[in-house]
Amino acid sequence: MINVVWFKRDLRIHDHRPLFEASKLGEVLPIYIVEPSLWEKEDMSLRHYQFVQESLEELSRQLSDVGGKLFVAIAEMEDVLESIYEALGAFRLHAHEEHGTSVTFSRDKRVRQWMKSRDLTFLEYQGFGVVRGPKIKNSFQKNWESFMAEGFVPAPKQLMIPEEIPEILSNQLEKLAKFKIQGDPIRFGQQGGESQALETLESFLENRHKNYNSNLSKPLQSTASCSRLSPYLAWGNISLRYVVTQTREAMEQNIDSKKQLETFLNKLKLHCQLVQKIENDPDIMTKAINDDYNHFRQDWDEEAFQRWYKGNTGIPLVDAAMRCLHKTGWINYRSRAMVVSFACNTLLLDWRRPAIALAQLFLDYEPGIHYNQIQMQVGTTGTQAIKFHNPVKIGKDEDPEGAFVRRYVTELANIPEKYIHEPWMYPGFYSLNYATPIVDIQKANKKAREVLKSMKQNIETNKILENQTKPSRRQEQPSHKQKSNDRDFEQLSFDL
Ligand SMILES: Cc1cc2nc3c(=O)[nH]c(=O)nc-3n(C[C@H](O)[C@H](O)[C@H](O)COP(=O)(O)OP(=O)(O)OC[C@H]3O[C@@H](n4cnc5c(N)ncnc54)[C@H](O)[C@@H]3O)c2cc1C
Repeated sequence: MINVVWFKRDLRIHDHRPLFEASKLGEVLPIYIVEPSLWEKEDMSLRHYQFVQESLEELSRQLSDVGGKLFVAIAEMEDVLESIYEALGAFRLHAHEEHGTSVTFSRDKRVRQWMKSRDLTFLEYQGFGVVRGPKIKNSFQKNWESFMAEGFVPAPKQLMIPEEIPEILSNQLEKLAKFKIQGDPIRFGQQGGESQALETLESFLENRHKNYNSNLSKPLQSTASCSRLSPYLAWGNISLRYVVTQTREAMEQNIDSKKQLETFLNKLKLHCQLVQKIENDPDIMTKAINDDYNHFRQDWDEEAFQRWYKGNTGIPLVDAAMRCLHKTGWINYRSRAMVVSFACNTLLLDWRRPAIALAQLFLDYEPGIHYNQIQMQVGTTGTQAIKFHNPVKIGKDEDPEGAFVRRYVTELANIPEKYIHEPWMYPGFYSLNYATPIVDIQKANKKAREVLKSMKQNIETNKILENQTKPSRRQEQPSHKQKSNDRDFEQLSFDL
């Protein structure tokens, strides 16, 4: 029986259990499917597609080296399965579990159903320190460690492909270029592919990690001292388990690196922790983690959004971060937190559109991390404090000479150091041709803090009232009048 290996966000041949297991069972048909129903969604963009195409080119070469071939199609997965079934008869399907948004979650459900209805086996393998089903009951730490302890599987030594290939599939990767997708190409981003991922890990563990902790928040220095593994982990060019194992080995060999690499290992764990959350609740792309906060901040100001998005707010560090992101697809953690807080807390924009805009721009877009991190910044988890940042202060602390700002906000390239983070104080400001600041940060943060605090209090009060007025099962349903009073209160509480 043919073994179909379905590559998704796991574009590598090492530590790829579906490929390894399939290779032991007989003929293997490796496929990657560009599903329009996924790629046409608002969170996906051309830079993601570029990265995937680069990764596929290498994957295809690697499979050829061991006698295999990669086949691709632009189609919906069920149509591909149907064609394989018609051409080759019964087959097994092997894939990694995917932990994405509700879109991939329901696609996987449909695929499972399709396979089951034809009595075909679909083998799904764990790919991260994230679990599905009954294992969720164990502690996260226990699951994570036991997955890491399993050790990684090698790349298959030899593959046999079926003689007949269904018409829907092709091994001409260039055909994928005809699929049109939103967004602009990037020239200065990281390149996709397993060998790039391995080189990036190697250079990090050998040398680049040495100032990992001290440079973590510095916008320019962190570009080299952070691992820069995020796009490779997000698109699966490298397995997280392999990264963890290699890091632990490096820590044993070099005791001086222990502190730096321990922080790094904690981040890898956090990666899985946040992805586990989307596995348990795939709707967090559009819904607040805490339902009560679904309507928190409903205001919209298109002009403010556009100025933020284009890096034209007149606040140098925010603009530099957004322009760097457009150009390279990456900014560090602190800058991500700052741009989200600026848009959603300082400017009080609803978080959903900035979240989608950033998803398109981040080359390493990983839904589980992305929406959790955004909701943590904007307070819709209901448990975290809303985080306000002052980009002028961060600039003075983390980019004191303004090297990062000067690189991306060229209007400020020659401004004296003293004014780099507050150019509006510079006597020659109007000759710079740079935007006037969209807000006075301190005043805007103060006002926003009051507005959000009062919204939060209203939500809490509503909740208490709702609980008090909620009938117990034995009580009668509330009268029509009582229901409408509750609604009036809700209306009033948001009418700020
Ligand atoms: C609003 C916001 C959105 C974010 N969206 C994403 C996203 O879509 N994809 C993404 O990979 N990271 C995201 N992050 C987390 C973090 O900023 C990036 O992982 C990190 O900057 C990537 O660079 P690196 O690989 O050099 O990280 P390193 O510091 O070298 O960390 C190594 C790896 O650990 C993981 N990691 C690091 N920081 C975090 C974190 N705070 N939470 C969870 N995992 C982490 C990543 O897989 C990263 O590649 C987001 C953070 C914020 C505040």
